[in-house]
Amino acid sequence: MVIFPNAKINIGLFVTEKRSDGFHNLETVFYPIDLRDILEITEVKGEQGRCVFTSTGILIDCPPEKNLVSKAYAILAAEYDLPSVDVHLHKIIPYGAGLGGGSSDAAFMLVGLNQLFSLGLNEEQLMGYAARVGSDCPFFVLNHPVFAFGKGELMETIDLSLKDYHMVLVKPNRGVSTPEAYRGITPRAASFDLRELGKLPVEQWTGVIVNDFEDSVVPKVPEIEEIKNKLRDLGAIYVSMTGSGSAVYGLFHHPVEAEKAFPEYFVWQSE
Ligand SMILES: C[C@](O)(CO)[C@H](O)COP(=O)(O)OP(=O)(O)OC[C@H]1O[C@@H](n2ccc(N)nc2=O)[C@H](O)[C@@H]1O
Ligand SMILES: Nc1ncnc2c1ncn2[C@@H]1O[C@H](COP(=O)(O)OP(=O)(O)OP(=O)(O)O)[C@@H](O)[C@H]1O
Repeated sequence: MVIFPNAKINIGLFVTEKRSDGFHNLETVFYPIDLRDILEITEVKGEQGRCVFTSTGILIDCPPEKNLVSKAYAILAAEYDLPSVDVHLHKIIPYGAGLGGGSSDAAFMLVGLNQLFSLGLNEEQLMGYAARVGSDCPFFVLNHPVFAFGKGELMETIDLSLKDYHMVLVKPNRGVSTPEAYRGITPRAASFDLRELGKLPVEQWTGVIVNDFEDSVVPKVPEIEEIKNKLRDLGAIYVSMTGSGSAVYGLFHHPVEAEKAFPEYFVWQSE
């Protein structure tokens, strides 16, 4: 089975409260984008409960058994008699980027195993297992635009489409670790109800739809501000960092020559 886990961007991100469990409550919109990894799951016949993980592409800085894909397998294998699998991930989505790539790999692994081995799990059950992998993970089971709150695991579907816009994503060479980014945050109340995002024209998002991580992350990765300025110079009508960074996206009315503008960085553009 070959599947293609996609990335997400956050549109607006308010970190509203530090919780007693050490996590933070947030309000954000998750929007899926068509930047994808490649994940191949192969059943090893006659064996049970073992997942051998290999990867190519972007080098992942953790051992195979710590990979979120292995974690997803282990969570299901603890409750179901799963045949052993060989899993190969071709990593294309940058990490330390705020793009949720690892969470997506894990969510697709859960969904893939459910299908491959006919486990009969419904969406709600899959999201429950995904929440044990990480806060961003349940979103990728749904994978359509949502308003997310709580740790990011509670979601309401929203009506929002960016198909009329061209998106450019740029990731500086330096990444940002999620726990480190949360350590720099001073929680505050949300200044806009992101459930209503679809009703606000993109042309009016600047200054209203903000990412609370930018204040603390940009001073550590000044390239982010340079990229934002350059995207604006290229004609972007809205620019923002996604998640806890360090990737930045811009929305345009027309395609632009982004690879030429950012030869030193990872660049992806929508079709
Ligand atoms: C920044 C976002 O990408 C926004 O969508 C997410 O909040 C991050 O979600 P994630 O990468 O799935 O994060 P997890 O793997 O669940 O948590 C990593 C670490 O980030 C911090 N963390 C994460 C989510 C959250 N709501 N509050 C937190 O404080 C915690 O220190 C946690 O130990
Ligand atoms: N399949 C995977 N893909 C990417 N990173 C993984 C994977 N599995 C485990 N990891 C670990 O997770 C770390 C990335 O987590 P981090 O939350 O900082 O990145 P992110 O992709 O930007 O996520 P988010 O959008 O949730 O902030 C990597 O440094 C790596 O050690």
